[in-house]
Amino acid sequence: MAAIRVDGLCKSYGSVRAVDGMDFRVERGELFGFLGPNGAGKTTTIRALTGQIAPDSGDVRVLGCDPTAEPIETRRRVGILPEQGSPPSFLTPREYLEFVGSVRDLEPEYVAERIDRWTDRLGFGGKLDTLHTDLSRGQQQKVMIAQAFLHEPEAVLIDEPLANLDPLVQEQVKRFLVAYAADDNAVFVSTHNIDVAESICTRVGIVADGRMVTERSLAAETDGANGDADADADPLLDVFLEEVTDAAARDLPSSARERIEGEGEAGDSERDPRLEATGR
Ligand SMILES: Nc1ncnc2c1ncn2[C@@H]1O[C@H](COP(=O)(O)OP(=O)(O)OP(=O)(O)O)[C@@H](O)[C@H]1O
Repeated sequence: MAAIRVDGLCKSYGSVRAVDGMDFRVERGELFGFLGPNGAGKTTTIRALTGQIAPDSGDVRVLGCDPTAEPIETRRRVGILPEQGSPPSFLTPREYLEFVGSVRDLEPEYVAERIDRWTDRLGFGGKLDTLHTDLSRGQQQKVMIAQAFLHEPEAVLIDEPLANLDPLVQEQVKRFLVAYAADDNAVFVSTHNIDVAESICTRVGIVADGRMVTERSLAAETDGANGDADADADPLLDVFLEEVTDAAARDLPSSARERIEGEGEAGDSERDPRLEATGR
């Protein structure tokens, strides 16, 4: 059974179809990258996976739980790092992590040991008893990472894991995520950062217009004898641009589509117009 399963998920906000027939699965042992441009439906999908919204239709399961019917059980078992989530301003990291431990029915000794381990790993020991309101964004992000992994969940849902972290800590977190997934856990990472996805994910799914437009295994590309990437494989950025542009083109009026195609054929654009979609 897949650790994370999304079948035909649809969700609209009024007349906006945010997610429109999303399908994918994440198995244990996978570090799955969920990539897509702004407004593609990533956050809405994560909200459905964490029980924050009820799907209009479709079926969603995390570790066998239905997040809509069993939101508390889902949040107890799964690790969740929400987009721009921050710990309560009126608590210290120690108080917050102890609170999270008690909500998850963890033994106090176990929680104390886990707090020490995360303090070491992310280097916020000196700040354990400082109110969150007096911590930097990066230090708060470290606390949020610690709470997501406190109970060693078998499935973790993470939105932009490296936001606000300095390069050294980013590297440590990347290595941790790779090792965590390899330890037979399912790690789902939503990110805009194609380079990060390419460097750590075993598989990526590219989302546009509320649906999965392509999935690609990355682990296979480094299976060569000397570990080099497969020379025949398109770089992930190219795949992303192709899929996102195709999805966007489907929504354009036919007059605009003809104009863009005409420009492409005339070859009068020095810059690849698809790059506009990524801001690169
Ligand atoms: N609460 C809401 N009310 C109305 N429309 C919403 C709401 N939340 C999201 N939307 C719309 O749903 C669509 C998908 O949004 P969503 O936040 O899921 O995308 P996303 O892929 O996470 O985007 P980003 O990368 O910018 O965070 C967008 O068109 C967005 O404007």
